[in-house]
Amino acid sequence: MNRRSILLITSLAGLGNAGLVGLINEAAEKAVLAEPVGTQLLLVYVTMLAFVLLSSRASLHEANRFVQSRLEATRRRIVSKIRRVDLRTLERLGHGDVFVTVSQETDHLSQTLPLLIGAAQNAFLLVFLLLYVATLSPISFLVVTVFLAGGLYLFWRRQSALTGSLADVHHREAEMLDSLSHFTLGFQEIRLNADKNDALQAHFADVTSRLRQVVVGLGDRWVSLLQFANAFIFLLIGVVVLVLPVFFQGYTDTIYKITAATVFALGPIAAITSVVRLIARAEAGLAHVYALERRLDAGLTPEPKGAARAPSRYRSFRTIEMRAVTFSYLDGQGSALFTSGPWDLSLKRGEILFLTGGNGSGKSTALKLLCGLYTPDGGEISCDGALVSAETRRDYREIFSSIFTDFHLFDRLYGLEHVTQREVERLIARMELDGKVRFEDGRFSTTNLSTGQRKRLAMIVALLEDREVYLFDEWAADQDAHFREVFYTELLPDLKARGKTVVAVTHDDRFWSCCDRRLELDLGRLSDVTGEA
Ligand SMILES: Nc1ncnc2c1ncn2[C@@H]1O[C@H](COP(=O)(O)OP(=O)(O)OP(=O)(O)O)[C@@H](O)[C@H]1O
Repeated sequence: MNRRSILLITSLAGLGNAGLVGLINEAAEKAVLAEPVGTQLLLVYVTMLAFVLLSSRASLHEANRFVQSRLEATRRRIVSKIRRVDLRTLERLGHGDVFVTVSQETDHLSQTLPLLIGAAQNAFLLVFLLLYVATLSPISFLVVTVFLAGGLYLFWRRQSALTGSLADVHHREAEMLDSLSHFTLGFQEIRLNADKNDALQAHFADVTSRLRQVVVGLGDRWVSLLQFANAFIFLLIGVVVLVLPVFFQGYTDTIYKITAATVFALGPIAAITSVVRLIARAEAGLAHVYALERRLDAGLTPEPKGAARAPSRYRSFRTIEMRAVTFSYLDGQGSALFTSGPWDLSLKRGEILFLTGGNGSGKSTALKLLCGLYTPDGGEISCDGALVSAETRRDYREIFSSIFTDFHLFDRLYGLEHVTQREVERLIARMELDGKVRFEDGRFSTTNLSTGQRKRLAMIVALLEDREVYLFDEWAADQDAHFREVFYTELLPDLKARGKTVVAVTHDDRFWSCCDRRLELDLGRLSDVTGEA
């Protein structure tokens, strides 16, 4: 059901509700005049009641379905944008922002938005009650409408002032979660150091106390706002019942009907004012979602749509050339924190190339530029003479397999559903992980291994991917002496023999002879140091 149909059912539920009030008034009038109510009125009343129940139920059900499917679409849309976004954009966003928005904010919206439909039903009821009052007495309609509009305006203005406090609460909650994460992530450090433990606890107490203060402050302001709404409603009834009769002749005939309609409006008004707070929260949540999407959109890279994915056009490449490549990490103000390049690099199929250099010299950055995860700010990358453009970059990335220092082990072999049990078992044995890990139902039995063992598991996945170029960022750094030897003297030569190209970042000067060329990075500048010690 679409938005318009839901709005229609919601308004019909409100209309039916107002109709019930009219029927009650009619019955009351008959009672006052000592006339029999009659079965017809009773039947209409029961039918109307059934209509109200059914339409209100349908409107809430459909609104819930509508909201949940829109939120599901939003979650999927955000994730599909994350898949296509530029790595730098994602690094700048940070994981926290993405997680909070995709899980927490959408979850909150999924709980609040359906409640707002209840408020919409009440708003319609209010409008129809006003129209009903208009049929009884135009003057009281005018007074009640002006009064209500003025009250709602004042209420809205005061509640908008609370939005700032709401943002403050968000900020303090994030601060509290940050502080809390130190207790779990830094557990080992604080259990070994009582002073650190106590100081962290004191800091946490500080943070929670600030959070309590802003939440209490917000609560107090909210209470006065609700009191204002209550006082206002009774003021309105006072005007209808006590003031209007003094000024208008003939008004007394219908005063009890108008009073009844106004009293019936109490419930909807209270229901609407109580969800206003949720509206403010939902607005803030939606603003977060939209802000995240805007930032993701700014970093989206063009991707071919629709057609089934063909093997990369670069699979049988002979040479990759990087010419005058430059790249800078920028801070929030746009100033360069680190600049890589300009440098040139020519990489031939079947070559083993080592990248060396001091900490922070730009080795990992160079790998990310080489495989197209970062887009160069200047210069160009070409493959067998053909320029790698924005349109072909995704295809270009498909010839690389990487194990970066901050590699991630997925819970199953995504994209490798075709591999056989035997193939994986052979590699588990090759990586000397048999007895540690089993391959069952398309996944490894565990990833809770030592750092070096986890890297071997990542190597199994990389080898199964069977790509053309392998990028290893200090892969051997966490291996024992034996397996370090296996890496340099068996694994790398094997890859070379299979026509694969390897670019490995390494500090192992003992094995520098195991490459065809060694390039050294110094403050982002590249030089060929093959054969040098
Ligand atoms: N995501 C990032 N945002 C901003 N600056 C970064 C980022 N990643 C790296 N840098 C900066 O770029 C420089 C080069 O980093 P890079 O990780 O490429 O060096 P590296 O040679 O691989 O170092 P190491 O040997 O310590 O791993 C460093 O000065 C670092 O501060």
